[in-house]
Amino acid sequence: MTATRGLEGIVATTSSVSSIIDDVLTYRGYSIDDLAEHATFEEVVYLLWNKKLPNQSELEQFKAELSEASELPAELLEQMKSLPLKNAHPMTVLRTLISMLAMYDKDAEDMSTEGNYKKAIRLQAQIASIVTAFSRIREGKDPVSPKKELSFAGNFLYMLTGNEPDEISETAINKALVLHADHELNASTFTARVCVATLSDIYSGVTAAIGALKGPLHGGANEQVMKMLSEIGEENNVDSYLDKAIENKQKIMGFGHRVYKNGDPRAKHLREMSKQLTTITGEEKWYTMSVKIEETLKQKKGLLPNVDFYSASVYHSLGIDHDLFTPIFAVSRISGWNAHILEQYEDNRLIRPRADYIGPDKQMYVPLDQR
Ligand SMILES: CC(=O)SCCNC(=O)CCNC(=O)[C@H](O)C(C)(C)COP(=O)(O)OP(=O)(O)OC[C@H]1O[C@@H](n2cnc3c(N)ncnc32)[C@H](O)[C@@H]1OP(=O)(O)O
Ligand SMILES: O=C([O-])CC(=O)C(=O)O
Repeated sequence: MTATRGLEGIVATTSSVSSIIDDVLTYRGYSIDDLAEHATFEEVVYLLWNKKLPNQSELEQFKAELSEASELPAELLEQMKSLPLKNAHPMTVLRTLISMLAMYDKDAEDMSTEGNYKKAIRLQAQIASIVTAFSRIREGKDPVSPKKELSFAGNFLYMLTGNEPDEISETAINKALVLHADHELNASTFTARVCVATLSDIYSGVTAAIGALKGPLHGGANEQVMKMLSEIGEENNVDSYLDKAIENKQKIMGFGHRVYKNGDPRAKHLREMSKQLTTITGEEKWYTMSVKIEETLKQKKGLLPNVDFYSASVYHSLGIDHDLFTPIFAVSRISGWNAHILEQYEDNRLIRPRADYIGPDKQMYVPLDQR
């Protein structure tokens, strides 16, 4: 048995949720470029879970279901206030609270298809309520309840800030949510599928996935990108920063990808948004610095930006706290996790690969008092 490091190139399952073929990303066969330009996040979530785009009445009903499910259990909100939120990373808080939600869900152990679909809706709606309520509570503010008439993206910003967003901000968040929704068998989605393939419940699968997304080699990279941009400070410092990083063999956050070798098709949309939003805020430096980093790394290392690179300056321009960048990724990606979890349940088999043992052989047991 020979191991393939990081399972690179290993095809571990079939899936009809999303595909990456020749660097082109599609959700259920629809190109990400079309969806990013035209679709609402709600339409995309419906598509991922129902294998087809909704018609008008299906979409209205779906939005109403999401809206109805968005209220958090009052006890959970109370408990949230007593947690040591100030010292915890928001992804740690999110992982814990999503897990706790199961304790308030009477259907938590219902493994029927209908039961799991219902819980997918609750999770999708409530993850946005958790992230925004958490952000407000740690600032000493009261959580804001969503408004029925607002879109998912609009409500997210409304619940975060307490103000209805302008059209440009709402469109930007909607597009970012669409672009992050699913991505074939990435690390967090694989984690979710491994977890539920034991026939564990959907809350366990999503909780495990949040843990995997948190890492800086995966979703956690977007927060690290902003940290890097802040450290570099201005365009003139880009060359010296990158030269030093390359010399020290340091990984540059937001660059490289296991699957894309000619570039991440989501990055160009986020780059455009970064340009637009930084122009509006008057902080063009985040965009121009990012472009310089992109050009320099392409030339010096052949490295290209991934989805996490320009999303950092996009979220920063929307006034979002940097440690909420990865939780926002989770608010979107939970749609993909749920789609994959439902797909795994549809045709389940335990996921259990092998390890190529490289430890010592034929050890003799020595009693404790003789060691
Ligand atoms: C949503 C997402 O999850 S997108 C990914 C987000 N993560 C990041 O942006 C973190 C930075 N990027 C990385 O660490 C990697 O590119 C990953 C984790 C995304 C992919 O990793 P892998 O497929 O295992 O590639 P691996 O790390 O083996 O890199 C291959 C080569 O490219 C180099 N490389 C890859 N990415 C980078 C990077 N960001 N900075 C510097 N060098 C890099 C590696 O050092 C390695 O070089 P070597 O062959 O000379 O040793
Ligand atoms: O697919 C991956 O390995 C990581 C990624 O880009 C994502 O999850 O969006």
